[in-house]
Amino acid sequence: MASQRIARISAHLQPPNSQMEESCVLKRTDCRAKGGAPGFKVAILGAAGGIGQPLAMLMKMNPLVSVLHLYDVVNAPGVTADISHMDTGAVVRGFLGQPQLESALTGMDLVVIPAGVPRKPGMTRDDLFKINAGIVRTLCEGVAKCCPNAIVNLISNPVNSTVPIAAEVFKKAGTYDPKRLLGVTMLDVVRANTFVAEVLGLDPREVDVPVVGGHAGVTILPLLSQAKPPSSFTPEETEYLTKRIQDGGTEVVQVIVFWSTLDFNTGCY
Ligand SMILES: NC(=O)C1=CN([C@@H]2O[C@H](COP(=O)(O)OP(=O)(O)OC[C@H]3O[C@@H](n4cnc5c(N)ncnc54)[C@H](O)[C@@H]3O)[C@@H](O)[C@H]2O)C=CC1
Ligand SMILES: O=C([O-])CC(=O)C(=O)O
Repeated sequence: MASQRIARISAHLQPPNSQMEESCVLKRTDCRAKGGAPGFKVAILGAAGGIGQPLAMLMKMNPLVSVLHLYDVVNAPGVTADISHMDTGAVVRGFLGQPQLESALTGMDLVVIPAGVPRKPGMTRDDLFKINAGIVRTLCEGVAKCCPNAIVNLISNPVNSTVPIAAEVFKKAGTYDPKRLLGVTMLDVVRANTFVAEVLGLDPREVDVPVVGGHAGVTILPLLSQAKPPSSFTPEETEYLTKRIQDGGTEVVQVIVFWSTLDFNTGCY
């Protein structure tokens, strides 16, 4: 018992990467908090980025999550150490680089993927396809192999293309289930609620605007006629709202050069 306690204390005195799975001196099985509690096991791939970090924080705050795996090709140790200090239940483990991808994914119930490059001013989401398609394909091959029943949430852009890429990977592996593969477009709903609330002079929390379709330009279809509370809009308001909702991402990208991270909102939703 005493030696286990000393081992636990000495584990806290290790260098900052002590939360990393490979380098942890204390075996997970010796820890009291070993993730045995019921709850969802969640992996974030691209956890050190502008979306990944706030998302990791929110997952660590979520009482439904018992295990949180943070994977990235850079900076995973620092983010993992930081998030793991939060005094909430989920056990946090970090994974750095391709050789640790399979460990990051094994046993996961939910895999959220914000890995890849974001766009810069002047770029469309499609301009990211060449780089992000390959990243998403490799990560989804890992999912098919290590946690084929996991729900997969794709954030990496262009979502309209990365979701079909993931579907093809899963079909090839024989693990495809359309109910378990989702592109994250919640930001379009958030923007629709905010902008409609502004026009109507309401609190955004009272507004609910369904948005269907994809996650780029004209493929984003806000259903203003179905908004709650039921509301009517002039043709000018409809045109303004539709365009602002469809161009919301571009609005952020054009000014984000002054800030180091992109769309904190996506991490939050
Ligand atoms: N669906 C949506 O609503 C939104 C989607 N996005 C998209 O999310 C993606 C990420 O955006 P940010 O976090 O702002 O970018 P970022 O550059 O801040 O972070 C991306 C992270 O992915 C990591 N990464 C790169 N290659 C990887 C690989 N092979 N495996 C694992 N991790 C890898 C990077 O090291 C970095 O930490 C972009 O494609 C962006 O367009 C961004 C905002 C909203
Ligand atoms: O527009 C971008 O590049 C990021 C994104 O998907 C959004 O903010 O909706």
